[in-house]
Amino acid sequence: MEFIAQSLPATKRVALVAHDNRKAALIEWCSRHRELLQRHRLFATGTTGTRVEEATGLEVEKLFSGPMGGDQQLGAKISQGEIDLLIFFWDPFEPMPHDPDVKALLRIAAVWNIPVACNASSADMMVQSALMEVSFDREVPDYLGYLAAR
Ligand SMILES: O=C(CO)COP(=O)(O)O
Repeated sequence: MEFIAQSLPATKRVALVAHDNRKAALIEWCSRHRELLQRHRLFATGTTGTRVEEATGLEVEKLFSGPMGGDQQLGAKISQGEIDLLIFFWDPFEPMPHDPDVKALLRIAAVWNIPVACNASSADMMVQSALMEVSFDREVPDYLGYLAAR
């Protein structure tokens, strides 16, 4: 696989996702970073988005609920370059009926080299990074080159 440079914009499109046992932690995290988050564009799986909106007043674009396809919708958006950052508080203590979707979402985030945080301390470090509010280049697979070589 060849790679090319592609920039992430200064105003980030942030995906927020939390499994049920982790929703309180994500809401607490969003409340702590509310001022920063309102300068960016927020997306979420259905229930997570509703809870974050109710608790913080932040505006969130809500996709389907995770088990009904929301993780896959986010994965498609990442592939299409429509999500810049993934904050996914997945539950390390419970198996999920949609575990394959969860794994697929984490895989596609790795493929497209977007920043991912799976817990509050990683998410704290991510949003406090000097790169959070500037445009910066990262390497992504050269999709057109990949197609041409097939
Ligand atoms: O299941 C999820 C992620 O895998 C999250 O879905 P909800 O936000 O709808 O609870």
